[in-house]
Amino acid sequence: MNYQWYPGHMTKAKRMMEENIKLIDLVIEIVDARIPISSRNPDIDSLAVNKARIILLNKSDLADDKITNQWINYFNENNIYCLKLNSRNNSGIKQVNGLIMTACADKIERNKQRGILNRPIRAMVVGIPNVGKSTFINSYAGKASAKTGNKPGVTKGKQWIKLNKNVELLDTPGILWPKFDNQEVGKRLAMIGSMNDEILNVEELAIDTIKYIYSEYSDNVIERYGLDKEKTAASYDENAINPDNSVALYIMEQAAVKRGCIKKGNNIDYEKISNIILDDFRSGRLGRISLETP
Ligand SMILES: Nc1nc2c(ncn2[C@@H]2O[C@H](COP(=O)(O)OP(=O)(O)OP(=O)(O)O)[C@@H](O)[C@H]2O)c(=O)[nH]1
Repeated sequence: MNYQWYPGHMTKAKRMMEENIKLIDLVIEIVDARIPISSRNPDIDSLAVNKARIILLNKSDLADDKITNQWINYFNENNIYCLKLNSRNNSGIKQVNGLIMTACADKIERNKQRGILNRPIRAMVVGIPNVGKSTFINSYAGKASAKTGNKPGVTKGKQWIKLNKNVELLDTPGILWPKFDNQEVGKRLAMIGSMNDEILNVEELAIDTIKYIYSEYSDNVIERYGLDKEKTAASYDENAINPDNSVALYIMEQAAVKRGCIKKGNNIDYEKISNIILDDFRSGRLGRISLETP
């Protein structure tokens, strides 16, 4: 599978990150709550040595809350301060200050011992494209100080946003490049829509997506597409070309009929129903779904 990130972009992003990270005390890492591991890049660990760290599980409105809470425990057990967030409607934003103070307690104490009393904590937001870095900066800073949008790499002058007397935030987020360790990671990034769909096989992706969602959240699928629970369960076909996909294909076909995704000659319009399924998942219309558990 391909991705729209080329070595040139990565080198530039990495260089900027290395420069900016020298200026800060705290790294605020934003990940997607639906895939907290696949939406990280562990390279940040070696870039941010000796820095205080927090992880924000953003887009938690789209993730399974029970699993998000398990992730919070997981990160806490690994000594990483962590919080769930919905940057779009500001939920969780109020708790960020407290988390920053806790994560920086040692630094503040060291400053105090050296007689440095009024130096604010300097922080920087980092994360892979599209996780909500700009949306977070906007809602945290409480004004439109960072540009939001779907295009990575909007250039801005380096500026510090004074959040309160204790914290200053670099207005430009650091962009981490996703790490494609394996097929699964690439697939999950594609499912949540952080890759350009034009370069993907959307039908294959929709089958993988609906297969996963049906296996973990079958009622959501049944309800969304008005399917018959028993018939769907019985549609597994061990004689199919790919038995693994037989239920997913059945769901897709049934949903296509319900949604009028039919082409000339009474054929299923797989591309259309695939896009509907992916869109339903990404927008939360299929319910709150997590793709990774700790
Ligand atoms: N549902 C939901 N959507 C969100 C949340 N935060 C951000 N978004 C949406 O996610 C998309 C990407 O948000 P951005 O803030 O532009 O993401 P970014 O990480 O700055 O992206 P790049 O500039 O590509 O690096 C936008 O459509 C946001 O509205 C959230 O908590 N919940």
